Amino acid sequence: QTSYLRPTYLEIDQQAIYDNVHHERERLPQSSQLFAVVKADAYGHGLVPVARVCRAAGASGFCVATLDEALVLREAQIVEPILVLGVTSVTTAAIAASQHISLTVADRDWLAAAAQTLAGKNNLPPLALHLAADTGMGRIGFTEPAELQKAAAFVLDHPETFVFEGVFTHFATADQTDLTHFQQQQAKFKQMLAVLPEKPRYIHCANSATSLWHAELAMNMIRFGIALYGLNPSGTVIPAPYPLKPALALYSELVFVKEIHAGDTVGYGATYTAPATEWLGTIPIGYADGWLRRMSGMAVLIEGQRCPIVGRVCMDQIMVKMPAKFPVGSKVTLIGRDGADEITIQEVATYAQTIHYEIACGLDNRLPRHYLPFDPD
Ligand SMILES: Cc1ncc(COP(=O)(O)O)c(CNc2conc2O)c1O
Repeated sequence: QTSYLRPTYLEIDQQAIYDNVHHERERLPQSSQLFAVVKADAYGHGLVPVARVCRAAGASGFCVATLDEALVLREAQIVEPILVLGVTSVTTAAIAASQHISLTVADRDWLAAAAQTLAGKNNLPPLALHLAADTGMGRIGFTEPAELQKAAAFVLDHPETFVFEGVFTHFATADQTDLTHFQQQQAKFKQMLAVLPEKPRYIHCANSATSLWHAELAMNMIRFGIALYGLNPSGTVIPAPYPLKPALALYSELVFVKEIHAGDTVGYGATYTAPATEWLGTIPIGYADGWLRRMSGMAVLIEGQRCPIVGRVCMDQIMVKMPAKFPVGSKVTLIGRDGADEITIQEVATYAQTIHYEIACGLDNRLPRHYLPFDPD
């Protein structure tokens, strides 16, 4: 929603998203498609608007985590292929089939149950399936070539019920400099592909890190997530091979300003005691918005100056120490640039001892999202 009732809001730079996708699209061989990974409300950036920009920039399909997310895209008239990356309940297989949503198969039992559920429903289009190969992520999927082979044979034996649309694996360490585990997974995937009775349309293994630093593994499709939001998959470990444009900023404004004196305390638990006379500002954002309690002590920017959060982060408000009496209504930058300084989501993640994926996905829907326009060149 883009309500303007609240002075605290996310600003999504759609041009940045467009440019990130368009650049990777141009970099990919024509034989490889780019599916935008838009799960978790497009990593907090807004599912439907982001899907539309990615499509305009050359994405030919989408990856989501749940059938619900896929259905939201279909309801928004997104007709392109959608793959649900996680395991979906067999009881919803008919809904997926009816909406031409592709599902992931992680084991044989699911397949047998799905075939049973769909049997006799002749009015349904066949359900498109991607077989998951667990080559070392240790999350979901077939671990042995023979298992994968049998699953593929079963799918191919039921052409009225299933389409063998894809096979994929997911790397656990593509964003690291040590390639040992990555190469083991790559070899295992190759071994598993070799036993397939036939090759499906989509063979895919690349997340953003793989696309950026192992471009030779683009195969038929890449699952492009974090980099489309302009964020480096490795955080700060490996430089990106080309500029990524961060798309997300987070702003608010001062709603209350006061002078406090030596000995005055601030916030729950009275954990901050002013050592001297100071200017204090209160900002309407809190942990219910995803601005975590761990962020106490981290700075926000006001008039280009770093103002540290003092006292505990509340549910809906934070208090910051200011170098001067900035007036009520002053713009506050929590993620983004203000004057000569910038607070990146990476800096926030590092301070909060997590990764930028989690910060972005944790930005609550209570925060209105304002979308800057984009110009499809
Ligand atoms: C199977 C799969 N493919 C592609 C991606 C996209 O990865 P990227 O955003 O690094 O490009 C993810 C992201 N999954 C997760 C990212 O962080 N935690 C996850 O479970 C994924 O789970």
